[in-house]
Amino acid sequence: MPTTGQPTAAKPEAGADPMISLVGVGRRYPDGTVAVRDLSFDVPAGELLCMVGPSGCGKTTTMKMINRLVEPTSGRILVAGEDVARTNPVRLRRRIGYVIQQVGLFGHLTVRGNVATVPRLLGWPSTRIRARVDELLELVGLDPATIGRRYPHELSGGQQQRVGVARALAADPPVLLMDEPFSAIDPIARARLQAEFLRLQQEIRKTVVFVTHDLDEAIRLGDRVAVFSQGGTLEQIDPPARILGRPATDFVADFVGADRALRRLAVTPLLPADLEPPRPHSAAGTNGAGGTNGAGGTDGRGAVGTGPARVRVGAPLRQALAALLAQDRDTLDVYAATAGASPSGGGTPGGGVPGGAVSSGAAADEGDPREQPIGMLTPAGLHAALRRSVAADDAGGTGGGPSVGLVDGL
Ligand SMILES: Nc1ncnc2c1ncn2[C@@H]1O[C@H](COP(=O)(O)OP(=O)(O)OP(=O)(O)O)[C@@H](O)[C@H]1O
Repeated sequence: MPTTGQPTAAKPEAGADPMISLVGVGRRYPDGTVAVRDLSFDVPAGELLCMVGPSGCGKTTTMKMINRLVEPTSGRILVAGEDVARTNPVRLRRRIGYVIQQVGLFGHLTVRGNVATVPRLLGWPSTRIRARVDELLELVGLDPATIGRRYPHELSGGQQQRVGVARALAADPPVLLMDEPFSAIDPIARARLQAEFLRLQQEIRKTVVFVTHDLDEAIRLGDRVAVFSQGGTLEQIDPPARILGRPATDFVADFVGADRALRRLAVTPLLPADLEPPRPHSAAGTNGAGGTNGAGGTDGRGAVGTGPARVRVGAPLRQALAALLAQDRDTLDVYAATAGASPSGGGTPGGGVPGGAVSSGAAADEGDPREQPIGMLTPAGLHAALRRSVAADDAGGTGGGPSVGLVDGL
């Protein structure tokens, strides 16, 4: 995948200056509606923050105050340390990419023309614009030669959304605001877009504020999730595992719902300690077919090269459960996180955002046929893993990272 011509930023460091700061921000509309009241939070550089909450709770208003599409009636907003109220709005918006649900592509311009809009406004030379457009279209998974020539009405909803992302990134802004960007897309294309966006974010590490109605989307994508209630009240801002494991208020507990234990499956990684030793047969094979059943050490569905993706240490428990259910046996071979690790980030020690662990990138991970599992997961092991994650939350922690070490503990 091509680069964006910028170094890949490291994960945000604790204590580093935030890229975005809201300090006591409020917004009262002229008709008296208080959309946001006394809101304060920081977004460190490189973080993907998802804002989630019921309709009308002030998410969009909050987002639009960051790029001055809506002016706060109280408080201050800083972007890269600069008070946005004192920044020329046009200059400000060049530093803040903006992606919305209805995309807002220009219908009379081709895909290339749309992506080139801001670089043209900035007066870039045409060779630089051409190179940048090629780079961005490839980055979002669109072929510049074919798709680049089309007009927006000749694209699927998912493709339009990708063009919207490419256009927002054109001038390489450090900040990206995304307002329900995938909500008009059907669920399958949406899951793919989410996975692709996570991979893209791992590469470009923008500071992203992402508004969504969908808690599962927030949990999947967010380094942290901000849960809002009416009046722009920030109920909790924490990593996804903590939102699910330790809701800070009754509102959050209600919002994440009674099935939060199930949602935890998506944010709890499989650890070596959850595994039994490898099955003797599956570990013993040396002929590439492994095991004695001639089916790659699995039940035949897991045959190397043709079967489902391998489950690796670090994968979310949800992926392990799905793999367990998809086969006839009641144990699952699990592979090391390192060799041929999934591009999802879930198998990458210290890498990736929490949500990255659920990237569907694992689908391509069929691995080396000679690779042997390092252990096996049983239903009891899966159960114990879930209980471990809940117990880790119950033991406390200070609200910093995910209590189950999604990022750091692998
Ligand atoms: N221009 C406006 N004039 C008056 N009230 C407004 C205006 N825009 C938004 N509001 C009100 O402010 C509150 C917050 O709206 P906002 O759009 O920020 O919420 P939201 O959480 O993004 O909602 P949704 O999820 O439905 O998009 C709502 O009560 C809304 O009706």
